[in-house]
Amino acid sequence: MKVLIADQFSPKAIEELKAAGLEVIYDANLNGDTLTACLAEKKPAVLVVRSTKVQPPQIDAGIPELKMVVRAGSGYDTIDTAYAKEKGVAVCNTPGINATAVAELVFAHILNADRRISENVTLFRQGKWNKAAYASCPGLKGRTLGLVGFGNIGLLVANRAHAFEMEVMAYDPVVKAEVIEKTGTKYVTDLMDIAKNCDFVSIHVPGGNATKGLISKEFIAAMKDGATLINTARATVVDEEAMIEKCKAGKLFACLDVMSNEPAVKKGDFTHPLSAVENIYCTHHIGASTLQAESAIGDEAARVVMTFSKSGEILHQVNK
Ligand SMILES: NC(=O)c1ccc[n+]([C@@H]2O[C@H](COP(=O)([O-])OP(=O)(O)OC[C@H]3O[C@@H](n4cnc5c(N)ncnc54)[C@H](O)[C@@H]3O)[C@@H](O)[C@H]2O)c1
Ligand SMILES: O=C(O)[C@H](O)COP(=O)(O)O
Repeated sequence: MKVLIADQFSPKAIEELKAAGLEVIYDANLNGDTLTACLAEKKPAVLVVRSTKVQPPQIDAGIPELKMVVRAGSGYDTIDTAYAKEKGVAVCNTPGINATAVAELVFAHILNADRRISENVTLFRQGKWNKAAYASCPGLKGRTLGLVGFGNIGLLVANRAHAFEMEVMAYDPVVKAEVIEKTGTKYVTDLMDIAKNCDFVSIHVPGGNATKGLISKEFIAAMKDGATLINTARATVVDEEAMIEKCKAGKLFACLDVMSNEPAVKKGDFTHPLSAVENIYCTHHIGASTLQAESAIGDEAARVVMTFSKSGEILHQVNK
């Protein structure tokens, strides 16, 4: 069976796939038209991707040989799952496997926002010393973190926040109140309670139409002055314009691992409007990018592919 891997992927997992007798084609730089051309030429049975988009042109180029797309990660809003289903292509992900890496990044952002570490470092590099300017950072103990979404990542962020002795509240209409409360987290049924009461708000819902604009203009307006919004989920969840305006007014800090018009290049120069806004701190969509997560994701994605190749069983299908 032929497997095309079109994104950066664990070398160990590639070896596992080869050892299982699969023909592996690995090109981490495929994207858009180059991915379409490669699918048309190689005709793999399985395509493995990370955030690389898989849309009708790619699916059409792969069928009828293409039977499965494995999203080596959690969010699959970059894949046209409905179209894939229509064409008989299963889409699978690796749920929960990169959650620890994302929860750790959330805390890197929270600590950075509270203690202004990146500004400190930049000034120091410029030969500027300003201890006084950073004397009044509030600290985390006793402050309130609101979680929008309490799935795999939300839970791990809550656990870490409790270790920092923060108050935590969560909004997730699917997860039962007792599951949330058992972790020492306050369960709220009104999303606006998160906006009004939290010093930090961290978003952990999937992307896609169902959550588009969930963190609305009204939500952002209701947030406390000086609060911090952390988005490691998807840009579509947040009203970006309202967020930028409040940041520009000096009333909000935004820590973003995801943004609209994420640079299309896999590596290289880019221009992005958010890079000019002072109170916005962006990372390069690195939530899942630890060696630990990449290795675990590789193992799980390889398990999905090998199970399919051995028995035809489809694990973690998201477009049944
Ligand atoms: N930055 C990164 O590198 C990175 C890495 C992993 C995941 N992610 C993103 O984070 C998202 C969440 O990941 P996860 O592993 O925790 O997913 P998950 O499926 O385990 O949890 C998502 C939770 O969101 C809840 N939810 C859905 N709609 C909601 C709504 N309208 N309001 C409140 N809660 C809602 C669900 O009930 C579920 O509990 C992914 O879908 C992905 O988009 C980003
Ligand atoms: O949903 C996910 O798993 C993340 O957004 C990670 O994306 P990546 O695999 O491109 O790093």
